[in-house]
Amino acid sequence: MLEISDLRKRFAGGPEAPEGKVALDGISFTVRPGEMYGFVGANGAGKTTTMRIVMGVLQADSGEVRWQGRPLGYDDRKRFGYMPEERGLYQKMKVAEQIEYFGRLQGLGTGEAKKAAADLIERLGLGERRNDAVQALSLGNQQRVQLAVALVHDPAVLVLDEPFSGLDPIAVDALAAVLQERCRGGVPVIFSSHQLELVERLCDSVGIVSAGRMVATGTVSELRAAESGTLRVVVRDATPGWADGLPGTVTIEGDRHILATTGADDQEILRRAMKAGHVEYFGAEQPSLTEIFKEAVA
Ligand SMILES: Nc1ncnc2c1ncn2[C@@H]1O[C@H](COP(=O)(O)OP(=O)(O)OP(=O)(O)O)[C@@H](O)[C@H]1O
Repeated sequence: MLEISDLRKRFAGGPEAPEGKVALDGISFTVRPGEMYGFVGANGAGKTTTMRIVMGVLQADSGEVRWQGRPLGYDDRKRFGYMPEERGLYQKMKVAEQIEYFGRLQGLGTGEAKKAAADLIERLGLGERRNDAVQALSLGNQQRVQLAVALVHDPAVLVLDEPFSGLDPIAVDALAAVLQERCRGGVPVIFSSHQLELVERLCDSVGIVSAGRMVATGTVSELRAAESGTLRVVVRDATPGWADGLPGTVTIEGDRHILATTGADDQEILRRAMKAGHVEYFGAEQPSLTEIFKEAVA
């Protein structure tokens, strides 16, 4: 289990902000073996800073990262797979050669590195590019190589900074399948993303960070349960003004009135809707992760 406890980090000030910048103001969360954890937040919220501290690239002012119950050390981190925000590949090295090279750097034997690289090249759809230099690849394909490099040594934990950004839908599915497979094998996976539908689809748990603080964390259903859903009512041929005084908004599409409301007396609304016209739809809709996110960071 990876435990991140009360991380705090202030960056020293420069000429533009002499007072410095509090990037992390007490970030805590836990990622269990086999859990896919989506780390979301607005630009500048503190996701990259947190992941850098987990990987030992940056030091926290205070707080702790523990792995398997012990403070995380250098040897543990060597077994982690990391995709940093600043991508780093040898531009002139060929794709297969590069992935194998990083595999060997991470301690794989030559045969193992070749096998792992060949597998990832196949899985991530890089087969036709295997002998191309990285600099000749599109950005999305470079991203696939970067991911292969993070995955090649069969890491014990995966920490990925926006791994899905810039990938086409086919590559998104291919990467998602690889990560799900690693997760099923017991690996905790943390990834940051602004693609909330993807996070909702893939992740067991989500952490929403805002201005250096964790404002919500839990499974998507736990986060949903904390929010009241939206009641949606569609009434055909409704008497104009039937929803006057009710909370929420009414939109009119042709001969249909659509009321969307939260926290209202649903039975009262149903009675009024039935009196007003023909009720075509009446139902509570669960908030999406995007709605939960907007509410949490508001
Ligand atoms: N080296 C640094 N020096 C000064 N301030 C920094 C440094 N690195 C990050 N920050 C500041 O810390 C805050 C958190 O940045 P961070 O990169 O962690 O955010 P993020 O959530 O990853 O954002 P994004 O979604 O845009 O990648 C920001 O206000 C950023 O400007």
